[in-house]
Amino acid sequence: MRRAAHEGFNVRASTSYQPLQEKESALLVSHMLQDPNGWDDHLKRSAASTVLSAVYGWLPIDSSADSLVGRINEMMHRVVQACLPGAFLVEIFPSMLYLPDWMATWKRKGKDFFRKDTAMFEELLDDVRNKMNSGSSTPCFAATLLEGEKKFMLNNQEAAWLAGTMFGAGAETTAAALSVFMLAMTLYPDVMHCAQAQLDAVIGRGRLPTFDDRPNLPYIEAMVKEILRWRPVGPVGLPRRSMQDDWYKGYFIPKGTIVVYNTWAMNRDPKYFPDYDEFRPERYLDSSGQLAEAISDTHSLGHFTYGTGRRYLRPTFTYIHVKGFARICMGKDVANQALFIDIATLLWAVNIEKARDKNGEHIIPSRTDCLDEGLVVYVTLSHVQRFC
Ligand code: HEM
Repeated sequence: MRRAAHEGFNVRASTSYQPLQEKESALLVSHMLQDPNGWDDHLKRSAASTVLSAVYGWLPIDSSADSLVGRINEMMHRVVQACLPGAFLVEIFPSMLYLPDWMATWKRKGKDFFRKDTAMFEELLDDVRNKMNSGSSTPCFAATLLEGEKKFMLNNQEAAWLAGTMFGAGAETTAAALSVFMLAMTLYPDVMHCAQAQLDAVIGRGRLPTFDDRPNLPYIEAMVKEILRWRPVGPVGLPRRSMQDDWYKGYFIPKGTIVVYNTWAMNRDPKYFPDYDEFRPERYLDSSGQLAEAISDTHSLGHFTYGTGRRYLRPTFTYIHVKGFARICMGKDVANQALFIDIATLLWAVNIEKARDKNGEHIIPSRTDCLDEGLVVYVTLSHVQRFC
């Protein structure tokens, strides 16, 4: 599965999604201008639509309330709730695994969800297969999976789940990161003006930003990193199980312990980020304004919001010999691309300001205006934003 996912979403393959990401960013700006107060819905629609196109080759969808998006989001919501440490007693009392179904509601529910979700994902994959057979399919991750059925050694159900999981993992997280961008722009207008000055100098007013501009827009690249570092959309990592007995700073960690890495704290380590609470993209730039060498030990990303990486050697983390797939997001290159082009296009087109109250005074958004949706944290500011 990892190999298949890597093939569809590695750094080189990710560039094939750039044309659709450019189109989606223009559509996002157009929706924002038509209906500024609905900014939150536009971000969700745009992220869902981009990932659906990348995974299933769909045309842009109209609304974040599209019934399929709703169904997949509902499924992901269940998954993230289940991932929260301590969500089920069986984590604490593993012997409960052996209870028969009729005594364990969680087992019955799990099986029922699995049946329904499998039917939904298989239907989506069949749709791509039918299009391929009739010669009307567009390049997408599901098509790559079907073309490489033998190479990847996945059965139909596994391929269907892999594609469906890609959507679930990518849509909500990207939309949430964009909501953090909105919060940052209202709190740090100077950063917005700096980014806009670079956009004006590099692009001017005659055309929209494209991916070709990426090497010339280091400030926007730095903003993407800072958005992910400053308010990680997943403040805690996915739970893992230690595979051997270990010691860490005098604490014994027995084999089989569930370990959760603290993304929030790691992104705010004062050793690397002395003014960690400030939103300051400049921390990722060198004195000539170019992207600086990676901040020490953050596996070149500059934060841990995509996970910790396989070869992570920072002292605070060496004890984690974990069982699981990756320790890094498989879609990080597609996500970084989406954030880059959406932020560049939005800031090229609009100013983002605090709304004003009845007396014309700015309403100051709280730094903690957030909504916890399981493992993913959204910023919720719908009443305090406006564009001009
Ligand atoms: C801002 C956006 C995103 C964030 C913050 C994010 C974050 C993460 C994190 C923290 C993990 C868990 C890493 C670990 O500890 O194992 C993960 C895994 C994953 N992500 Fe993302 N993600 C984002 C976007 C995406 C996108 C756009 C896709 C695909 C289109 C995607 C696909 C995946 C997949 C498939 C995994 C599971 C990897 C594995 O276990 O092998 N993500 N992501």
